Amino acid sequence: MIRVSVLGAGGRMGTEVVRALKDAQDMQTALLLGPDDDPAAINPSNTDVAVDFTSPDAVLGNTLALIGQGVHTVIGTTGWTKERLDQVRQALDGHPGLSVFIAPNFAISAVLADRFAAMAARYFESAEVVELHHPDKVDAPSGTALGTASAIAEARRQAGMGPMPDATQQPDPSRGRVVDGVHVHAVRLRGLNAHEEILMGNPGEQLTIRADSFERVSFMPGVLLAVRRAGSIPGLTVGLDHYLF
Ligand SMILES: NC(=O)C1=CN([C@@H]2O[C@H](COP(=O)(O)OP(=O)(O)OC[C@H]3O[C@@H](n4cnc5c(N)ncnc54)[C@H](O)[C@@H]3O)[C@@H](O)[C@H]2O)C=CC1
Ligand SMILES: O=C(O)C1=N[C@H](C(=O)O)C[C@H](O)C1
Repeated sequence: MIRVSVLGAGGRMGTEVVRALKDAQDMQTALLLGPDDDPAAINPSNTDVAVDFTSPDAVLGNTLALIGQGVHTVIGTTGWTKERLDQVRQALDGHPGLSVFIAPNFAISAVLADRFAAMAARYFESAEVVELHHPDKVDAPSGTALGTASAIAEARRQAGMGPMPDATQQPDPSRGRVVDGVHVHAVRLRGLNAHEEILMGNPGEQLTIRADSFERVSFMPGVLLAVRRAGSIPGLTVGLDHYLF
């Protein structure tokens, strides 16, 4: 049995993870932590893998604490930057064999949409990303959209493509956040869960790639896969694609 502790266990995703763990034959829940609990309560004597679905403010501190405790960690929480990821890598240097796995999105639809976008990017002059979420989400744009934009930008760079056409004369918030040259727009709307649309255009044609997570259960197969694979790739790994393709 894999003993799994959950940080953010009382939240929207945490609640769903706890439910999924109960249904998984090869896993058992260990500690369930909320915002007032000390992540250092989690250690190898009670936990094989810790899962974090907390908040962008809390996740780095939790991760460093869990590395210090020598516990493999699976993270769905957003709010990662290059600098924060570097801090995690540095902390892991002192813990050979330990793994930290971060996925901006655990849903297969979103992971595939990302991959398709990267494949298609070199064939289109223009690309923009629109992410649409429930209005209780605290961060914008979504971690998924930031990753998608970077993947598109990287594919365009590799193909030797220049900037996208855009005659807008003054920078304006209505054009969204520019991530690595790719415009990212965020919609917050009651009734939505987690959705992303990638728009690509050429003269006379358009490709739209869309992923919809209607319910949080869509993330659970990915979370359980990452828990089962914890420790299989030592160090820091970002993206469920590492386990899928
Ligand atoms: N990677 C993925 O597939 C997905 C990622 N997310 C991300 O997961 C994160 C959580 O999302 P939700 O569950 O919707 O948020 P939420 O606000 O419903 O839940 C977060 C929970 O964490 C708790 N918390 C805050 N700080 C804590 C700390 N230091 N220690 C322990 N618990 C703490 C809060 O009290 C709350 O119960 C967000 O960053 C969101 O973007 C959400 C859905 C899917
Ligand atoms: O907060 C959410 O709900 C989600 N957050 C993640 C993100 O920011 O990309 C993943 C998914 O979009 C749901």
